[in-house]
Amino acid sequence: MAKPSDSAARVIPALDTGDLTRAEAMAASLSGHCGLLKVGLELFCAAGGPAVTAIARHAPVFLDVKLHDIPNTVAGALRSLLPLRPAMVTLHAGGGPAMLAAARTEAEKAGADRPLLLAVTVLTSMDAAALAATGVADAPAAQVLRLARMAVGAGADGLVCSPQEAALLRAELGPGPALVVPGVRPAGSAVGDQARVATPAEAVAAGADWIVVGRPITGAADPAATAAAIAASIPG
Ligand SMILES: O=C(O)c1cc(=O)[nH]c(=O)n1[C@@H]1O[C@H](COP(=O)(O)O)[C@@H](O)[C@H]1O
Repeated sequence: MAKPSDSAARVIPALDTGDLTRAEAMAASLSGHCGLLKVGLELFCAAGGPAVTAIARHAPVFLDVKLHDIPNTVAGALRSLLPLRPAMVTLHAGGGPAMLAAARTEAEKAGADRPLLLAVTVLTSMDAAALAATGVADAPAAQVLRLARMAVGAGADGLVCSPQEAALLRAELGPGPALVVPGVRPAGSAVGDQARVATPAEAVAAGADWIVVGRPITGAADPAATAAAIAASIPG
């Protein structure tokens, strides 16, 4: 899928609810103010493939299932997901190069309109202490860069990272890889469980192609107006 050409197209609202009726209503109101809509684990676990089909009637779907398993199983999962025609699918970079390469081989069977494969690096909810608890003593940025280089080399089309690493990845990897950035908070919004955050304008200035915003939009009194305000806050 082509990179976004205007600010509204950069915005990906995360439809994090287990209620497909509510998700569809939000999708209908948000479709004019976003580039894609994200179906994540909460909605996909509750409603499965029909949720992707329903949301895709409103905007292209970013299917965020964060696949992470042995190569054969991840290839099989993608084979099962491709008929849903998502525009983007996530995998955990930590699954390693063989897993990512198997996913790429499988995705290419869908031809030219295959989904972009996005490798999740270090979750935006993790700070240095949380990363250290997993056995990685490096700072988050160093681990993000290590995983990103490996993932792009193994066939990922892009990366999911926090806004705090976007500039580093752009500088190190160039303009090619898609950078999809959650952990985005408009000024004054509650941070919640996110650890590495920045505003929409800061994320895009740092090199994000797309920004993922969940609760600040879905929890707002007027989600469509909030999404429009987020787009308007992004220069250019
Ligand atoms: O893959 C993702 O989209 C993702 C990766 C990550 O590192 N952090 C992260 O927050 N996300 C997703 O982005 C969304 C962020 O939601 P809010 O924190 O409500 O804006 C959620 O749907 C998360 O599942």
